Amino acid sequence: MFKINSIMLPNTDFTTTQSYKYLADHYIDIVSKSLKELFEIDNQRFNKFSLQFEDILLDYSKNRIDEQTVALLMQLARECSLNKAIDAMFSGEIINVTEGRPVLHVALRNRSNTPVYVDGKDVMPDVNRVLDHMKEFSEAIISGTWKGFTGKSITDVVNIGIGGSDLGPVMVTEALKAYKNHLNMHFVSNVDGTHIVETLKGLNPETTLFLIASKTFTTQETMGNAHSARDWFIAGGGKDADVAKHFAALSTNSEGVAKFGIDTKNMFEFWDWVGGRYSLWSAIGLSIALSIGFENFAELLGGAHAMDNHFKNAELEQNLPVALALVGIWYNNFFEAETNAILPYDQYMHRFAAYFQQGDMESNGKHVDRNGKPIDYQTGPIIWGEPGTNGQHAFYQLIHQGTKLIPCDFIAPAQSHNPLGEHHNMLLSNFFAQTEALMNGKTREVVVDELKKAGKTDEEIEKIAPFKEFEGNRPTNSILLKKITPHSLGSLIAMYEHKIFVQGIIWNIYSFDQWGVELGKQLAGKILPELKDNNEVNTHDSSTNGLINQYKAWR
Ligand SMILES: O=P(O)(O)OC[C@H]1O[C@@H](O)[C@@H](O)[C@@H](O)[C@@H]1O
Repeated sequence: MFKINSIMLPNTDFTTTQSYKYLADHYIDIVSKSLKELFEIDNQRFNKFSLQFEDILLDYSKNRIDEQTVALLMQLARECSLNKAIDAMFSGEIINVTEGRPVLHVALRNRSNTPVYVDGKDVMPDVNRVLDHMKEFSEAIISGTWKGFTGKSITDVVNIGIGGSDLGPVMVTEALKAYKNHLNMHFVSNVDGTHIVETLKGLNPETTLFLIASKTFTTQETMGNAHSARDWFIAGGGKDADVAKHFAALSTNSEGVAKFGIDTKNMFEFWDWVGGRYSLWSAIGLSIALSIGFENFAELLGGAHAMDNHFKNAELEQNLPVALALVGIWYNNFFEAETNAILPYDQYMHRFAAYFQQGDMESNGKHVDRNGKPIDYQTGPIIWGEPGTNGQHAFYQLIHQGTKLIPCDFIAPAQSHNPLGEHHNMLLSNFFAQTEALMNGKTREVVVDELKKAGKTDEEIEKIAPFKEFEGNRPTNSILLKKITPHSLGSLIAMYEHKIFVQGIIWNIYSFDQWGVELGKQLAGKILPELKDNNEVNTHDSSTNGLINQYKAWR
């Protein structure tokens, strides 16, 4: 059990710090200046407010900050003992206090193999053993030496998992599709029967491999889908004894796996010190290794490890995750921005925002501090986004001219995996243009001038001009990568993971539990038996009773 007031992590109410008070005063100064003015005052902003790590450039100069803002935010991080917290995570202290666990996804990608101790035991030999097993298994499947129950090689892989056991593998296999081999990858997450039925249409049980991905091996959706997959396999000619050739489990729960009937030889283990939303680096990444080959999976781990070292060792001022986190805090807690859009200008990255919806919102969507006390400041932002340029033709209107401040992260690779005529220049011209337009806007003067040139009368101009004006002053981060490779993607994901960590430390919350997902699960468990018959239900409130009874009448 956890000890409340545990001293594993610093415990500072950041709103009581000196730097917070200075920041609150400084905010009044900054808010009176536009981004455009800030760039006019200081022509060195790009040099001052951009950082490069390997092939990743983070330009955070188009934010409503100046040198003093950054200095104060760094002071805030120091007053909240960020360095101590980083050390606590990397050294395996029990920083997930409410679940009594260390947080060691960094050990899964610790390619330097320096020992990492949990309860006095180095976890690296176990980590490497599972990686070796993943290598051997993925190579056998990819090469076709692994045969199904009728002697045929595997052609299709279906990962069954949800949340952290789905989003990471989906996002990465999509982002790295350019590295894909011949295996057809499928992902089933939703308990809605449609998902598995549609996925299995056209698949052949003789050549299909199922990966049952679940940290706990108890999640209702995943277990439901896993049983239906097994039924489909048996109905398709497989015998119980053949299950071993077509089902593998990725889990921390060996008992649950054995009970389901999966040969524990086909179990890829991980440990309770890996959070679900941080688990793509673990056995949960087996679908990634199958899709792009183990060597590329290892590259992904290597990229994350490089970012881990940067995060651990670089000065706060030079630290990419720290910069991203602090700028986010500036908007969240001083500008009262409620959301943060993640906008990848790369079609392969189309699930990146969805992935970090879980990563960020499940981690930092918390309302009590590390003492268990309700907090009176804002914590995690709402994360959302879609790839550019599609978003531009959908929701950017609100970002440009709406009433809400939406800090945006623009992400783009300089090199495309699919160079095609002018396509990449067109894509990137939009990336650059959007951040520039969001910053500078368009003044009334410019609008009037354009309308005059178009031959409009003064009366017409007066009527239409207000609608065509853009305030600007909308902040953005630009993250430019040389290319999306397994290595650079690993670094990019790790950068965002550590950003989330830093923010959680400053907000004085526990970022690695997720009690908020439990209540709905519990209630669904109670309601499910009530749906078995057609008797009228009256045990709930009138709305829930009414809905359940109508459902029973209509089904
Ligand atoms: O991997 P399993 O255990 O099936 O959990 C899947 C998901 O379940 C949710 O309720 C959350 O707890 C997530 O953090 C988790 O990723």
